[in-house]
Amino acid sequence: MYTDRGNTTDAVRLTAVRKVYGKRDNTVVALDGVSTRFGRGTFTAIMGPSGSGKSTLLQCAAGLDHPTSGSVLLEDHELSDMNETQLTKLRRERIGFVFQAFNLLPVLTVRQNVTLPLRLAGRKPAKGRVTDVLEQVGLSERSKHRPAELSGGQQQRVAIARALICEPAVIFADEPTGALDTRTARDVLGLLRQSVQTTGQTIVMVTHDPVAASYADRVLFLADGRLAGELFSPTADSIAERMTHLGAWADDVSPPPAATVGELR
Ligand SMILES: Nc1ncnc2c1ncn2[C@@H]1O[C@H](COP(=O)(O)OP(=O)(O)OP(=O)(O)O)[C@@H](O)[C@H]1O
Repeated sequence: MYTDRGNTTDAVRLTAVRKVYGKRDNTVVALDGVSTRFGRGTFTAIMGPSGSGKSTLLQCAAGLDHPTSGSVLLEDHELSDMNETQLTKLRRERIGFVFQAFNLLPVLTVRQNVTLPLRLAGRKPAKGRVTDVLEQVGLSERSKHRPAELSGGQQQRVAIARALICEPAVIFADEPTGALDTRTARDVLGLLRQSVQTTGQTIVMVTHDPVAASYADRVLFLADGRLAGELFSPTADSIAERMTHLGAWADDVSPPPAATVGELR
């Protein structure tokens, strides 16, 4: 297990990260020299137009993809120095993932799904830890249920519990509320926010939704693979306005009517 967490205040630090896909005259610069840091115990949302590099940033920061150049430091681990085996181990032990599709195993119970990452890492949960995490996400009564017996919001709570169980350095969330209705999404976002406030969890979340992003402490905007500004203590309205200036609203994502943005929270 990686126990040396160093004394840096950053959970993740990216320096001059560049990612180029393709070869020769058929290349796409997905990230063009991105430097930023995600402090411990902070909640950051990443926003930007379609194709601006949000998912690529998340994948590179999480060691799921290799930057073409630049550095990604997760706690004290320089990801570019690590081979696949080391990266897999690091991801299992120090990173939690929450995706739009909940990715739960249907044959396993809630409790078994939550403890799966620990078992894959050959570890046993500390006494009471699973119960605590299930309580944290409000699913104590459902531990023996299978995913198909749960609502979408409850399934995402299981995925969050599974991400929290290892007390990861960071949880990367990619559109975690994309498949949920407004009310359920708000509950799930509140839960993520609460884990930052009460346990000092670090969260980095990609989203298209200004309301979702307003639950974060900071919103990082990307455009054409570069940082295009940030907002601290954001509101849904201030985020929507910034996105409009970035020309972020592609055909598939319409801006929320300004009047309704505030009401959704
Ligand atoms: N595997 C790949 N091969 C080639 N190009 C890629 C690959 N993955 C992403 N890209 C390109 O890199 C750029 C950034 O893509 P990325 O998926 O990171 O954007 P995004 O901001 O997450 O977009 P969206 O909001 O639409 O999901 C895009 O131009 C995309 O087409």
